[in-house]
This record gives sequence, structure tokens and C-alpha cells, in this order.
Amino acid sequence: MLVLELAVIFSVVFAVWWYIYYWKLPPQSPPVYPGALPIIGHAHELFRHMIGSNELWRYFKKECDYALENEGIISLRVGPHFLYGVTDPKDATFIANTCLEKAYFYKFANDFFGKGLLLSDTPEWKVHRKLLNPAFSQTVMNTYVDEINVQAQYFVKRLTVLAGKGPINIQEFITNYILALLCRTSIGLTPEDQNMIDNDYAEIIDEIEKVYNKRGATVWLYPSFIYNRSALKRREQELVRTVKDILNPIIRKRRSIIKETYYIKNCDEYSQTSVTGKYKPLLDLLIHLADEQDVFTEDEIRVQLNTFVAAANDTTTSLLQYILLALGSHAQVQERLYKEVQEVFKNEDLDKNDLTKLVYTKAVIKEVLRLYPPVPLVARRVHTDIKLPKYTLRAGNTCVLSLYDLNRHSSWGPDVKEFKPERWLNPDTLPENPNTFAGFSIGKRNCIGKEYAMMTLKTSLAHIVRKFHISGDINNLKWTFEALLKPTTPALVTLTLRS
Ligand code: HEM
Repeated sequence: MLVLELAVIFSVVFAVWWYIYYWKLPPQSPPVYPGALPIIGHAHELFRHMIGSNELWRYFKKECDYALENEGIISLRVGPHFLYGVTDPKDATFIANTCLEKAYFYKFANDFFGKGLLLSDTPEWKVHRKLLNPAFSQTVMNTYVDEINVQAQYFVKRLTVLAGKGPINIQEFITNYILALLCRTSIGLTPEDQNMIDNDYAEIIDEIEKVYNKRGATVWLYPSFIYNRSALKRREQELVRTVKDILNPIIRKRRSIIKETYYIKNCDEYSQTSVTGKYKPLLDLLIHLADEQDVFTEDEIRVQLNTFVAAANDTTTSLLQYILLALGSHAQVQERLYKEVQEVFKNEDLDKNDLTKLVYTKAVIKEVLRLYPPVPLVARRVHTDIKLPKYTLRAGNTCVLSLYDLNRHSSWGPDVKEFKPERWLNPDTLPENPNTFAGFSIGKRNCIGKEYAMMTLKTSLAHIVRKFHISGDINNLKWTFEALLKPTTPALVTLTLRS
């Protein structure tokens, strides 16, 4: 009897303590999404939807739609921890510029991407972002235009074989093309090193992303002491080692070429592949910063390269697929785009001035990115109490900025859900707050490669549309969430040669 009484007293004291310290909402907390259970909050819902990651996306979307229709902010609870979902453009902008540190679960990818720009901690990120920005300046990008034309023409040649043969799954072709483009331009690899990357590296990046997604969807693997003993961890280590074996020789070779050419000025290879001063392609800049300013070790150069390839390849590949499908679904948009491209092309290549004339092409790319953003949300750690006009976010919690819902905010107007590239041609039809377009994220930690992505997509699209008529249906795609929003159904496109 005494034991029972003690148990009851203990439970009551525990419940009161829990309520006061953890469960009672702190003042000015954002509204809690319906369905929270005492003590565990929404954990049961999250875990239930995590079992199939497709479901997790549906759950996040429902939660963010709820925020969009209510106060623009909502919170989920996992025990004492809050996950704030934000869809209001002003609040999101403030949070994006204040909370620069990535959320806890990004750290799962630390061994592979840890000190790279995407995941690095705020103090290190601030220094590195400033140092790496010049690799994405217009001066450097202008030096890529010729190579992008070469690669785009080669890509179109490969596609020509498939024209008129019915629907094809275009993804594999686009992946190889975007990777080659990235390595030959922004990263600055020679054709020889490019071949090594073609064969193995892309597959490893793909598999390592799968490893991290699997850990993200397997709650019992969250604690490191369990994960470190798992088969998944052993596979991760194998992949990390293989990448070292591929990239280290490439980095060393490039390093010695740069050293030699430092002494033998105007050596042909160097002057063809690098621009002068601090404006260099990424790999050259990383090596320069390592050798001249002691900023990076060889391991850190490799981690930065992994980061850039992973951040650039999947996103750009996905977006190009969605653009082709969107064009296939909107015949009038495709014809208008074709007309613009015909007017701009004077010969086989586009030069940097031609690119500025592709105004409608740019509008199409932005509209697809608005409605189908490859990165639908980003998550940040709330490192200090954040006071918003209506609510306060408490330090120690996680904030999810829904880029997907910002892109569909009511300030886009009543036609927000329609595919209308024309809206980009008239600034009066765009929302007042530019951060309502969030496809490349918002705030200080937005995408460093966004101008590069726009340039490669514009050039690629112009070459493709000039040659082929495209059919497809973007509405046939079903989506899943694996850090990126990805289709679970193949992206089927039919290409017909234009006469
Ligand atoms: C259509 C193509 C692209 C899309 C939609 C896209 C989108 C994004 C988004 C949403 C973020 C923020 C991620 C976060 O906060 O978790 C980001 C960051 C980043 N992106 Fe992109 N990206 C694209 C292309 C590229 C390209 C081509 C490169 C490089 C050549 C690149 C390199 C990066 C890097 C390094 C970061 C981390 C930036 C930082 O934290 O300072 N991205 N990108």
C-alpha cells in the first residue's frame, strides 16, 4: 500500500514539475499545431510519418499549410523541444539573418561535409563565406560561358539520339551533364580529372546522401553511441575513404601545377584555366587559400569540394528536370520561350551579352523554382531568444523555414498556385518583400551558387529548346522528402527534333 501511495505522490510531483518546467507554454509562444499528446507532444506523429519518408513530407506540408493559413508560424513539440515552422516572409527574413547555425540533424553529415560551407558553424562559416564568395563573382562566371556552351552542345547531341523514341527518363542524362558542367567550370577540373569524377564520385555522393537520409529516418540511430556501432556507419566510413582516394590525387596534382606556374608565369594551362588575382575557379581558390593564407588543410579542401558538388548537382539536376516537364505541360510558355531563344541566338553559341537578353527564359526558370523548389525547407538552431512582433522563439529549439510556403505566400496574389512566368516580367506583380521568393533560401546564409545556377540553366535551356520540342506532364510527379524534394515517379519527357 505504502509503495502505491509513494508511486502516486511521485507521479503527481513529476507531472507538476514537468508541466511547470517543460510543458507549460512560455509567454508569447507561437500557437501549437493540433494533435500534441501530454509529455511526448507530436513525437508519435513525427515517428509515424517518418517510417515512410513520403509521409513525412505530407505531414510537414500539412503543418506549414496550417501556419500559412493562420499566423504564419506554428510549433510542434517533441517532449520539451519545440520545432517552429515559419511561413511569414518578414519573420522568416529576420530569423534567417539572426539564426545562422544549422539544426542538430544536419550534423549527421559531419564526417563528409562537416567543415564545408553548407554545415560549418557560424564563426568559421562567416570567414569562409567571405573568402569563397569571389569564386562566384560575375568576373569568374563570365570566363565559363564558352565551356558551358561546349558542354550544352554535347548534351544536346546525346539527347538527339533519343529524340522521336517516345518518353525517356531524362534524369540520368541530366545528372551526368550537370556534374560535368560543374567540374569543368566552377570547380575548375581538367578533362582528365573530370573522367575520374564521372566514373565513381557521383555515385558515392548519391550513396552517402542515402546513408544520411536513412539515419534521419531511423530515430534509434540518432544517438552517436548507437550509430557508431551500426553497419550504416561502417558503410559511411568506406565511402569517406573512397572519396579521399579519388580527390586527394586530383588536389595534389592541381596544387603542383599551380606551384609550377607560379614560377613559370603565363604557362598555357594555367592561363587558360585560371583567372588572375583572387578571382579563381573554386579549386584554385581553395588551394591558394590553403597555401598562401593557411586557411584550409588538404582534408578541408576535399570537404569543401564534396560540399559544393553535393549542394550544386542534385539541386540543379532536379530543377532542370522540372523545367523540362513544366514546359512539356505548358505549350504556350514553351513556344514563347522558343521564340525568344531564336531571336537571341545569332550563331551556334551564346555569349555573355546574349545571356542578359534571355529575359523570358529567366522568368520560366524562376517560376519553376517558385512552385517546385528542390530544397523545400531549411532548419536552423535558435541560439538565443528571438523576439518577433507577435511571438518569441526560445533559445535551444529548432526553427524550420518553409521555403516552399514562402513561395506560395498570399502576397503573390490570387493566382499564387498557377504557373505564370509572365509575373516575373512586371515588378508590380511581385510581392513587395523580395524574400517571399525563397528557392535559393533567404538571408545571409542563402545559396552561394545561385547566379552560377541561373547562368548554367539559362544556357542549357536555350540550347535544348532551340533543338527540341518537349512534351511531358509535371502533374504526374509524386514527391518525397529526402533533404531535397524529390520525385518518386520517373521524370518522363518526350523529345521531338524541331525542323
Ligand atoms: C537550382 C539550383 C540550386 C538550388 C535550388 C539551390 C538551393 C540552395 C539552398 C536552398 C541553400 C540553403 C540550404 C540551407 O540553408 O540548408 C543553398 C545553399 C548552398 N548552395 Fe545552393 N542551390 C542551387 C545550386 C547551387 C550551385 C550551382 C552551387 C555551387 C556551385 C551551390 C552551392 C551551395 C552552397 C555551398 C550552399 C551553402 C551556402 C552557405 O551556407 O553559405 N548551390 N542552396
